[in-house]
Amino acid sequence: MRELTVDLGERSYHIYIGEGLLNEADTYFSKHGISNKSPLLIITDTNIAPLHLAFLEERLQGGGFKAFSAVVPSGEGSKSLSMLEELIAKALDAGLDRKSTIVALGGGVVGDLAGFVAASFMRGVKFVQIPTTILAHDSSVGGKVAVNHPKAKNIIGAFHQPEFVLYDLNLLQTLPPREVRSGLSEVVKHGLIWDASFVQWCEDHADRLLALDADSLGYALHNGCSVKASVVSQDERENGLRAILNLGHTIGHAIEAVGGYNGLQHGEAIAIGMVGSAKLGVRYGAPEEVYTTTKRVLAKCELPTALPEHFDVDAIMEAMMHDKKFAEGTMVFIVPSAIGEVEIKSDVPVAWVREIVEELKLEVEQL
Ligand SMILES: NC(=O)c1ccc[n+]([C@@H]2O[C@H](COP(=O)([O-])OP(=O)(O)OC[C@H]3O[C@@H](n4cnc5c(N)ncnc54)[C@H](O)[C@@H]3O)[C@@H](O)[C@H]2O)c1
Ligand SMILES: O=C(O)C(=O)C[C@@H](O)[C@H](O)[C@H](O)COP(=O)(O)O
Ligand SMILES: [Zn+2]
Repeated sequence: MRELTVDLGERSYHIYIGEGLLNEADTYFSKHGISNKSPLLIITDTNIAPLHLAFLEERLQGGGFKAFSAVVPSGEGSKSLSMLEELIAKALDAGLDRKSTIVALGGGVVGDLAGFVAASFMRGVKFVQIPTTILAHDSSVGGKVAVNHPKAKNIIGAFHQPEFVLYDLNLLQTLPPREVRSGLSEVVKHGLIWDASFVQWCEDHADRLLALDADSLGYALHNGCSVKASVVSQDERENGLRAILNLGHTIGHAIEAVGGYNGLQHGEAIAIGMVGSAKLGVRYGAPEEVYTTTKRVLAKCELPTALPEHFDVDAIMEAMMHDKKFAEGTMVFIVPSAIGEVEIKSDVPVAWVREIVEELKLEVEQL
């Protein structure tokens, strides 16, 4: 079992990563002071529920917790205000009170949605993250919780840290191959922003990661979570440094919004966005290797590296103007200067960004 701490003073918490941790879910809940007097609500989705929900319910109920559950349709569409309202109704029906806990059993969609329920129900109740995707090594740590608006990703949200993160690697074994690939995108991102040797490791171990080899996964998720925890510990509310976690997201989020949140998966859109950021880096003077390595490693993880033909450049540019980093009339981008190093650049010329989005449509998928 691997353990990490997100160091945030009184909001500090642990991340536990290992095989079979769900077997002891009740012990972790007790250890972390989750109430067994007030009901708790597990939120999950329609794909995960038949695979893993009953086991978690049994463990918690067996340990004396009053566990209720709510199952939302799988997919990004569930990160909506209307779903938030439905879940608040479920929480009220189940009798949750201010000492209750919301539990996210799922990937980033469930985590972001359940986290926002926890942040807003009765102005904030406790929250536990039980990630079930590779991508959720990113979403379960750091406390960003949100739902989408049709015009912009994650635009209605809060910062609400979990009590702890319980990452049972066995749950990942049921992931469909596309979700394995999508999750690797944010793993590679953590290397690209922080640690060149980890990017090399990802390239060398891509085959094993794609095959869900438990040792490789444990190492990758521990490393990714550790980068995330370091950054979040230094800048919880994104006043500066934390923006680097957004590498590839300005373009990526725009791709997701323009696709109506049912086209590319988050990790896929971010992979294309990171190729765009690497191109921008080269324009700012980074070595060509920044672009070639970024593209090659993502391709090794079988991720898309070109923008599909049907995407409209004008629509993507329009969606980008709603990015949270766009403020006071300035376009801010996370730009790589070397592999493992990025800079936060303000006043990025909009014309350059447009040219890069156009180029992304012309990219050849594999190097
Ligand atoms: N809060 C943050 O810091 C943060 C960070 C990164 C991403 N995100 C958000 O995370 C979301 C993407 O997360 P995701 O990629 O995990 O998507 P997801 O939650 O939609 O999960 C992907 C798919 O896999 C299925 N699934 C999940 N776990 C499974 C399992 N163990 N077995 C079988 N199927 C399983 C889901 O039902 C879904 O169909 C986006 O909304 C993104 O904005 C948030
Ligand atoms: O935790 C962060 O900070 C991130 O930027 C992580 C991203 O991978 C994630 O997709 C996040 O939800 C994006 O945040 P946003 O503030 O740009 O919506
Ligand atoms: Zn992301």
